[in-house]
Amino acid sequence: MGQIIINDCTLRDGMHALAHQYTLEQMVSVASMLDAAGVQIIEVSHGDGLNGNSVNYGFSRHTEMEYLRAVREVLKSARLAALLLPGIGTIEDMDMAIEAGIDTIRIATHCTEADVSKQHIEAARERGLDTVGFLMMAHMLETSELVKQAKLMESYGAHCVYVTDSAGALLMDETREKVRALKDALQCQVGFHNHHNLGLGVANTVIAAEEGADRLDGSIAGMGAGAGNCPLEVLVAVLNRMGIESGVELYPLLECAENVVRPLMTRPVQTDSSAIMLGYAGVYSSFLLHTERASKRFGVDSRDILVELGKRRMVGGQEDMIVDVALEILEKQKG
Ligand SMILES: C[C@H](O)CC(=O)C(=O)O
Ligand SMILES: [Mn+2]
Repeated sequence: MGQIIINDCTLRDGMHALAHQYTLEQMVSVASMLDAAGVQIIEVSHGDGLNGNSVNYGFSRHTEMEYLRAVREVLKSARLAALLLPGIGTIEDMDMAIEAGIDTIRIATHCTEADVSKQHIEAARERGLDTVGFLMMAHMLETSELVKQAKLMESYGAHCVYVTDSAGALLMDETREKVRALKDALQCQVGFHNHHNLGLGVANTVIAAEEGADRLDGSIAGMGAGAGNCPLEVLVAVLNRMGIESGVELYPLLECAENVVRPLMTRPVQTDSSAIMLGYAGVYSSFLLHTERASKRFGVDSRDILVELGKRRMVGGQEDMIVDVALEILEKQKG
C-alpha cells in the first residue's frame, strides 16, 4: 500500500450542510488547522462546485475567488483543490480558480456521463493541474459499467478517478467490489468519496483503503451533505489503529472538530431520519436541505419525498424535481 492521500471536503461538501454560508474567517480557521495537521489536499468551492451559485443550488455568502484566495493565503503545505461539474462550472471558472491558486481540480460527472468531462479534464491537464475524475452516484451503476466510465476519464488524462458514493448508499461488499475493479483496470490512481447516511462512512472508506485506494476523502466531524462525509478524525484514528500511515496528525483534527466545526453547524450533521432515507432510497445527499424545505412548505413527509426521488432515479442537477415531487404527493394526499 503506497502513501494514502487525504482529500478534505469540509470546506466544499460542508457547504451543503450550511446552505453555502461559511464566513471567510471560518474557512480560514478550518483550513489552517487542516494544513497544520498535515492534510494533503483541501477542497474549497460552492457545494455544487465552481459557479454553483444560483437559484437552483443556493447562493453562497462569498464568491469563490474570495474563498479560494483567503484559504490559499494560509496554506503552508497542503494542496488547494476545487470541484467542477461540467454544465455548472466552465473552463473560465477553472481559470478563475487557477488565478486564485488551486493545484488540484476534481471534475465531477454523473457516473454514466464521463464523456462530458473530456474537455474539462484535457483543459486541466493542459494547464498543469493535478486532475481528478469524480464519478458521482456510483451505486447506480453496475461495476463493469463503472469501470468503462472510469477508463474514459483516465483516457482523457485524469491522474486519479474516484468511486463517489454521493448517496451514501453503497454497502460494504459493493464498495469493495467497485474500488477493487477500478484498481485492477486503471493505471492511474483511484479515490473514494462517500456519505455517512447508512452509518458506513468510515467502514467503507477503510475498505477502500484495504483495496488500495490512493486517495481517501473525509470531512471534519463529517461536515458534508446528508449525514455528512466520512468523518476525517474518526478515519485517521482507525487508520492509526490499523497501522496504515495517513500522514495526518490526529489531535489537531479532534480539536478542529470539537472547537471549530461542530459549533458552526446550523443543523446537526448526523444520521437522523431524513439522512438515513437518503442512503436507504439512494438519493443524492445534497438534496437533504432542499427536501426539508419542500417538506415544510407543502406539509409533506420528507421521507416520502426522498423515497419517490429514489424511485425516479433523480440525480444531481434535478433539484427542481424536489418541489414537483412534493406537490404530486400533496395532490395524491388530497385525493
Ligand atoms: C456536487 C456533489 O455534492 C459532489 C459530491 O460531493 C458528491 O456527489 O458526493
Ligand atoms: Mn459528497
